[in-house]
Amino acid sequence: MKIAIGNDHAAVEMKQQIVEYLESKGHEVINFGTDTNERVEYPVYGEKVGRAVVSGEADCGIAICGTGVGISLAANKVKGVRAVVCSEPYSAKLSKQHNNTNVLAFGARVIGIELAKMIVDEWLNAEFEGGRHAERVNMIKEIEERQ
Ligand SMILES: O=C(CO)[C@H](O)[C@H](O)[C@H](O)COP(=O)(O)O
Repeated sequence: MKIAIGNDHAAVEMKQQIVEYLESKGHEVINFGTDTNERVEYPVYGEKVGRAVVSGEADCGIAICGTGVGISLAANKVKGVRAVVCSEPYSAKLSKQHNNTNVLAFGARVIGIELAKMIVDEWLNAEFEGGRHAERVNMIKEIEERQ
């Protein structure tokens, strides 16, 4: 898969480890930064990841900040993004199966790298189940259309 990834200063090291992990599994990664410890603003990177996914440049996105909250909120402001912030694998898997999430976020100051890898695996390996869940996801899209 082609995966867009972005992060703020709180998540540089974790991002690098996740990029290596994804590439070791054969994925292509588009890295939107940041790649230094200089303080930056997480909305910039959440938006970059979101736009890459919605435009089709990437199949899906991963966004990491201190908590995963701010960067997921920013990504979710891009029309067509369904970003989830996860601290455990169960919600990550179900967010794909039921909610068809297209951006996964987590917090580098919340979870460790091994748990982050587990969350990434569960999310990437899960498939949207459609059916009644598609109707609900369509209702979310309709809310977006009414803005
Ligand atoms: O967690 C975050 C946003 O939800 C960010 O990563 C920031 O780390 C957080 O806002 C704290 O900011 P700081 O400039 O690192 O103190």
